[in-house]
Amino acid sequence: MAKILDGKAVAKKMREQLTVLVERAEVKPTLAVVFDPNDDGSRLYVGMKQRAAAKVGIQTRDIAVAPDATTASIERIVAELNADESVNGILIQAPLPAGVDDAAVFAMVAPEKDIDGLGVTNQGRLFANETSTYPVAATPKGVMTLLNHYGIDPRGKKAVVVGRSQLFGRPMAALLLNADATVTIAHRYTDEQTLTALLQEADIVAVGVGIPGFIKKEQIKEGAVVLDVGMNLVDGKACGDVEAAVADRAGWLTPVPGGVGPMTIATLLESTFEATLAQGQE
Ligand SMILES: Nc1nc(=O)c2c([nH]1)NC[C@@H]1CN(c3ccc(C(=O)N[C@@H](CCC(=O)O)C(=O)O)cc3)C=[N+]21
Repeated sequence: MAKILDGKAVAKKMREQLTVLVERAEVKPTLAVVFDPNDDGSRLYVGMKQRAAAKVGIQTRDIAVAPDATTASIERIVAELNADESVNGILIQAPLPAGVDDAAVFAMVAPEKDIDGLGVTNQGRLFANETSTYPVAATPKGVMTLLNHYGIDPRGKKAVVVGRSQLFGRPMAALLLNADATVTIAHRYTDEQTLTALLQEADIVAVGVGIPGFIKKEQIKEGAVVLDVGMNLVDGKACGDVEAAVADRAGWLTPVPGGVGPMTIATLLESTFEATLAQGQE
C-alpha cells in the first residue's frame, strides 16, 4: 500500500509557522484575488483562500469580474491593482470568463506582485533556474515542499509530468528539472501507448489533467511517487485524476482531498508573505 503524502498536515504546519511570522512583521500583507464569480470552482476555491488567509493574518480583497468582462477590461483592473500601494499580491484565479485571454492577463501583473508566478518574467526566471527569490505557481511549488518534507529527492529520478498548463504542468516540469530530475512532459497530443510506456518507467508521476481516473494502476511502476494534482468534483465530492487502485502499487501517493490542494493554499499564503517582505526591501 502506498504511503500517504499528507498535504493537509504539512499545510497546517506551514500555516502555523506563517501566522507567527505575519504577526511579527511590520506590514500586514494584502492579497487581491481577481476571479469569475460565475465559475463554481472559482467561487469555492476563492472562498477557501479567503478563509485560510484571514486565519494567518493576511488580508484579501476579492474582485469579481463582470460576466461580460473582456481581456481589456480585466487588464484595466490589473493596472489599478499594480499601481495600488496597499496591494502586495495579485492572484488571477483561472479560468477567467470565456473569451478572455488568461495568459495576456497573467502577463500584465507586476512581477513583484505576481503571487502565482504566472507572468512571463517570473516564468522566465523559473525556466532559467535563477537563484534569486521570485514567486512560483503555488500548486507545483507546494508539491515540491511536500516532496522535500518527506525526504523525496528528485535528483536523477525519471519524472513524468502529465499536463502542460501555465498553472501546473510547465512550472512543475521546470521545478523538477531544477531539482535535477530527468523530466518528460506529456499532454493531450501524447498518444496513449507512448504515455503508458513513459509512465511505466517513471519514478515520479505528476498529473493534472482534470479527468477523474485518468491514470490507471497498470501504468504505474511499483514504488513510484504519484502526485495527483487533479481537482474534479464528482457527485459533489472532490476526486483527483488517479484511480483508487494506484494506491496498491505506488510507493507514495497524494490523496484527493487532503494532498496537493491544501498545499496550494498554504503556499499561496507563504508566497504572499514573501512578496510583501521583498517589497519592503526595495
Ligand atoms: N491562479 C490560480 N492559482 C491557483 O492555485 C488555482 C487557480 N488559479 N484556479 C483554480 C485552481 C484550483 N485550486 C485549488 C486549490 C486548493 C484546493 C483544495 O484545497 N482542495 C481540497 C478539497 C476541496 C473540496 O473538498 O471540495 C483538498 O484537495 O483537500 C482545490 C483547488 C487552485 N487553483
